[in-house]
Amino acid sequence: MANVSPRSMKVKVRCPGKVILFGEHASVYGYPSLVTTVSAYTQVEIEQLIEPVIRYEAPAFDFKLECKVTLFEDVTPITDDVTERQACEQIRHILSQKQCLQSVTEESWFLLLYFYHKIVPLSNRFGVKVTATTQLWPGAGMGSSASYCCSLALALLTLCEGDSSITNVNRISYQGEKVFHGTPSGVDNTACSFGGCLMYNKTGHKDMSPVPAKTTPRLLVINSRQPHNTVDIVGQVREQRHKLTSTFKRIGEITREGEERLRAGKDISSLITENHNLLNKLPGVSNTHTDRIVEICRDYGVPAKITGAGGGGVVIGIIPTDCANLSELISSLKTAGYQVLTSLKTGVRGVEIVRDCVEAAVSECLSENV
Ligand SMILES: Nc1ncnc2c1ncn2[C@@H]1O[C@H](COP(=O)(O)OP(=O)(O)OP(=O)(O)O)[C@@H](O)[C@H]1O
Ligand SMILES: C[C@@](O)(CCO)CC(=O)[O-]
Repeated sequence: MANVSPRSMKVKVRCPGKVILFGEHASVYGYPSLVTTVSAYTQVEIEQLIEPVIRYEAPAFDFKLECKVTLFEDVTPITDDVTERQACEQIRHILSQKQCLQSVTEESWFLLLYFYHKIVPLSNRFGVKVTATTQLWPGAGMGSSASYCCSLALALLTLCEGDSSITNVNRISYQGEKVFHGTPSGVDNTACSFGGCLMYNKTGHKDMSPVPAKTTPRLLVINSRQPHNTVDIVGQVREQRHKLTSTFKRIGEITREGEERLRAGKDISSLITENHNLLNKLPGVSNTHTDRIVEICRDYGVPAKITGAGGGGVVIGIIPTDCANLSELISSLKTAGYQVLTSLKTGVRGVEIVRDCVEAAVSECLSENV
């Protein structure tokens, strides 16, 4: 990955979202999950400013915020886990005093300030203008927060010549995901960082391995339009985790079987259905909307499951190769009030620089579109 001098001014990064094919929730307790990136992107553009301010625009969330870089003058420099926690508390305190941290979307503002403080060297606190846009439905299970964390981390690291390796971007993004999700397994940031289709196991010896699927399933992605709160749902499941051991275990087995089938180019339909039925046993994960979507899909012979935390959010359907009445299915889903995406590519590359403004670095940074 090419680096760019701090005088260079502008970096644009994009990062795909993800859908979990198998294994959500069980992944929090050390079981594997099988995840793929999808071709809907978050884009973050960071421009260096002469003015010593951090200016933030997120049109998707309809807000603009600004503060002076001197805001951080008394914040502890981050050198380890302890100072990381201290610095986060101090930034939160400063923002709460200034009444800047009022709503859930302003967590994005906190995250920007936290990453700025973590990544930009104390000796070179330049001003920045950050613009974040997204094609992903936020709070829907498509990894919008992870994709935002990865984009921001890569853009800031690139602008100030930090370690912009994907491993480091992933590590930093995981810290960011903790801001949004409390105790995430790390599957979302790992998928968004490395891209492709992969098996993830947070306690595994090797926590991530690419799955070169022989035939990647064709996905229908349906938004129930019921935004969920990942932290709440993971919390509800956690409260009852002791009663759910056998469910998690079976989800883990299905995930491994799903991996084998994908590698061999075999059909995963029955496993998708079984995984959904198991997710239905977890508290708060299904609701009338997700149930209805799965039912409509099944009426048309399309196996479907909740993906991500559930409690609303998105459902994925696996479109069979011989699906004759796909357009009727899409109409039924839309008539029932849901949004549908049919042409997302899966297994696309992870976070990457789209374009930057430094001539010398352009040839190294430009990436072909997926
Ligand atoms: N492009 C963006 N610009 C600013 N903030 C963003 C952007 N994308 C995501 N976010 C932040 O991420 C939050 C969404 O995170 P949330 O965990 O609710 O959803 P998700 O990541 O889509 O869900 P899941 O983890 O189940 O996939 C938003 O509230 C916002 O703070
Ligand atoms: C619900 C969950 O399993 C997936 C969120 O995309 C939580 C996690 O693994 O961190």
